[in-house]
Amino acid sequence: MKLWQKMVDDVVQAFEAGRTAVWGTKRIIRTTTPADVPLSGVLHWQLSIPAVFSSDPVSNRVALGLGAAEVLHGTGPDAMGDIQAAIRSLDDPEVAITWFGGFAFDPTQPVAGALQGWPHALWFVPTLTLMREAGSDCVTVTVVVPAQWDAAAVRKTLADICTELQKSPSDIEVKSTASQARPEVGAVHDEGSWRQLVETAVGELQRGDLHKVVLARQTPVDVQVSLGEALARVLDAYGSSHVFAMLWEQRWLIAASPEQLVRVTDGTMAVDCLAGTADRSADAATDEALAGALFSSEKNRIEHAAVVRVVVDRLKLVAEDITVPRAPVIKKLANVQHLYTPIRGRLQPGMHLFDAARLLHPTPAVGGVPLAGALQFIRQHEGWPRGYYAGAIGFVDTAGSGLLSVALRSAAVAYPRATLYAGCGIVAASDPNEEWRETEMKLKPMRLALG
Ligand SMILES: C=C(O[C@H]1C=CC=C(C(=O)O)[C@@H]1O)C(=O)O
Repeated sequence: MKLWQKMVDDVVQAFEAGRTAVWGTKRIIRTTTPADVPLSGVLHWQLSIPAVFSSDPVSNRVALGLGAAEVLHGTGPDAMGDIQAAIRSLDDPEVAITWFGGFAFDPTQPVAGALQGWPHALWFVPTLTLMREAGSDCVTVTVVVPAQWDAAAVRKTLADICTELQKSPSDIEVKSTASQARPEVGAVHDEGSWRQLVETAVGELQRGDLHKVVLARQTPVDVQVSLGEALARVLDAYGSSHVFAMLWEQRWLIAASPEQLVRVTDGTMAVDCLAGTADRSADAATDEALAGALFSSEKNRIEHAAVVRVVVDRLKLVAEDITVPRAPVIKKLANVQHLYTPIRGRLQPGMHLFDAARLLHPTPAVGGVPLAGALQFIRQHEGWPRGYYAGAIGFVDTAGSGLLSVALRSAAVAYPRATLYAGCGIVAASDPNEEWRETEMKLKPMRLALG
């Protein structure tokens, strides 16, 4: 509490001393204090303010955001472009801001199901951002206020957040009965209906209109653990993935994404092509045999090559010095192993992380080839709204560096219920039984986290 009081005083002092910057039509005040703070321990499923958690395995940066100093919503087919334009119009190069958020998979479809009510794009600057990197922690407070506000109003905004953070779950009123009831999530495929769905796709793929389509399914579970425990479990088993959780309107999206849609660090760009999957084994020799079989499987190589081809073609429009390894390597995760091709390059001058994301999403790792036909097939046959599953989640800063991960190995939580998601690439040679097994493997991270 002492730390909190100091942060509030710092912000009010900065405001009174005029250390603020213009932020659109408002003013922004930011103060940063070094502090050793518990990270995921602060979070719980029933928080009543927006929140975000992000653990990035590449930069080793863990961030926790609470409250929303500024929020951007995007709706409709160019939700990504709208958010990009809004961020650009607000960002002041003098003020280093990190935005957190995500994009739904298909902005032409309503976000129904477990995250019903979320817009197609949702980005925010937390009021309180706790950042842990390279062994040092700091807390940044960001307040955005109308130009005419006085110090008392600034102090009150911060006091309100403090009150929210001090509430225990039992103090929090669940806003609507909708979030208590199991939401209308659409089709929940069992093994039989999944097999039929895959057979329908294979029929279409064999006729030759489609080359690849990624089909997914959802499954409900009851949440058995606290959010802190869920995050700790996922970080322990899937620490090499981008572990991300975001709370909006009393619903969480949580993911352990193994796939970077695009990362930009000072103009250098990294894109992952991840497609083609095999099981893991505790026995080293069997595990290597599984990896070898995956590497030489024609069906998996076709599925993978479709992603690399499309990603490289689209990247040429925004990037230069693109390097593409000649063959994929094997990426091992705790539950599965994948064919993996890391693509690297530089963003062309003037291009932004979101320009690359707009071109790349959805890659054939989550959509298909040709894209329009695959999306049409998904909308017509999958039977449930994907919402944020297979969308893009992450963060971006004022300088344009950031990460958007593909929202895979993910779940939506309307506590105490959750919906888990998993999909797989279908090509003409796919076997429906194998594809069911693959979705079961891919459900493991979130089953481990929540069950
Ligand atoms: C669509 C998913 O995985 C994609 C990423 C890696 C491997 C995939 C595959 O082998 O089918 C998928 O393309 C998912 O995990 O829900």
